[in-house]
Amino acid sequence: MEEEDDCPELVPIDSQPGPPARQIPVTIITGYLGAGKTTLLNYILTEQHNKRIAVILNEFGEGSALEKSLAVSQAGELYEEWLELRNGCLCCSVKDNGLKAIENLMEKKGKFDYILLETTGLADPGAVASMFWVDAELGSDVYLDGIVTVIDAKYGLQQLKEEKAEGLVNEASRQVALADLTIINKTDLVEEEELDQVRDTVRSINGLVKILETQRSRVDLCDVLDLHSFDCQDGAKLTEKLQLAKPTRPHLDKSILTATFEVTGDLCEDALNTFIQDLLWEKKFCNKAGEPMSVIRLKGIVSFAGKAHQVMLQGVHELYELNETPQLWEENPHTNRLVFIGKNLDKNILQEIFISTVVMDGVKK
Ligand SMILES: Nc1nc2c(ncn2[C@@H]2O[C@H](COP(=O)(O)OP(=O)(O)OP(=O)(O)O)[C@@H](O)[C@H]2O)c(=O)[nH]1
Ligand SMILES: [Zn+2]
Repeated sequence: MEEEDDCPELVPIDSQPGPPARQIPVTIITGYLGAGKTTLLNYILTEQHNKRIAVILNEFGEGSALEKSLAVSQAGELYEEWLELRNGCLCCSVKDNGLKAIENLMEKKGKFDYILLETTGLADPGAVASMFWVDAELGSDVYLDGIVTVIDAKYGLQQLKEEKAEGLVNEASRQVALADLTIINKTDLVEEEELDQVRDTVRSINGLVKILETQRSRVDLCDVLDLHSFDCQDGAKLTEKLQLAKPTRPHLDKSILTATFEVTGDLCEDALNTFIQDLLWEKKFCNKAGEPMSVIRLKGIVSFAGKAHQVMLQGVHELYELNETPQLWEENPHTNRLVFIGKNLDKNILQEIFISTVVMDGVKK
């Protein structure tokens, strides 16, 4: 049906009682300039046939236009929504308008099954991700499923090692730190040895992330979609994953790395909140060189005194969440497992603070 879209349509609220509306997964596709993000999106769109996938291409950031369009293609057709960018910043725009645009589009065009969002090569996916995360909690139609980072096999290494001014993390490393899945693309352009180096560097940053290697971003769709990286329904799966997480050693001085530890015992919930806030927000903890630890991604399974269920800890950017999982504790004593990805992390110092301030019967009380 062709009609004028100028006038906002009033859509009646469905007042029928019934099960809550199904939330639609959003996968954020990030990666440095030219790594193969759009190639991946196009591949997914042509490959799959039984999902209605909406693709949001963000060509934000370039130019100073106050209005940018949000192109959504679905089943080969392209739809556009106009976004007003108040300050030209993707994060703020997504927060203010992006989700609304998606919801408007769904009202007009019907529900999608899946949303893929490509960020620009220089975007900080953490900011974008946390918007979707927060909104999902506020009863939005969508939820964050995972963050996929595409890496250029040929130039990725150089991008990951690019030095930034003091205190800044380079964008490529941040994108890897945040990823639930990384795709090392353009393997046709490198020798095995070069590929090994890229893989090792990715692993040195993020000890949790799954790594795929591709040409033309050709992936198995089930490896990319429905990762459920932020759900608390899957506590058992996360525990398994955390157990496999490897602490990493930075390839470069000052680069991002993964720190992980296990501590047995029950935790004090208030103390854990204080610990996380001191770490994420106040940046109170420093490494041996006196540099403040800075966490980009955080995951854990923890035990609170008096709670039979395992509690999942998730953190992205400056947000974090503690959610009870359906999983009951079986072993005794309970093992808290924590994984931190970030800069200037010192595992021993973190663990010591954790034990002495968060564990109920901390050995160092
Ligand atoms: N040789 C080779 N080229 C590839 C491969 N995958 C993608 N390309 C090419 O790399 C270029 C960049 O790919 P895009 O998919 O546009 O990359 P992008 O990450 O979306 O780029 P931006 O949106 O500009 O940041 C295109 O010319 C692709 O055809 C690959 O596996 N091998
Ligand atoms: Zn692109």
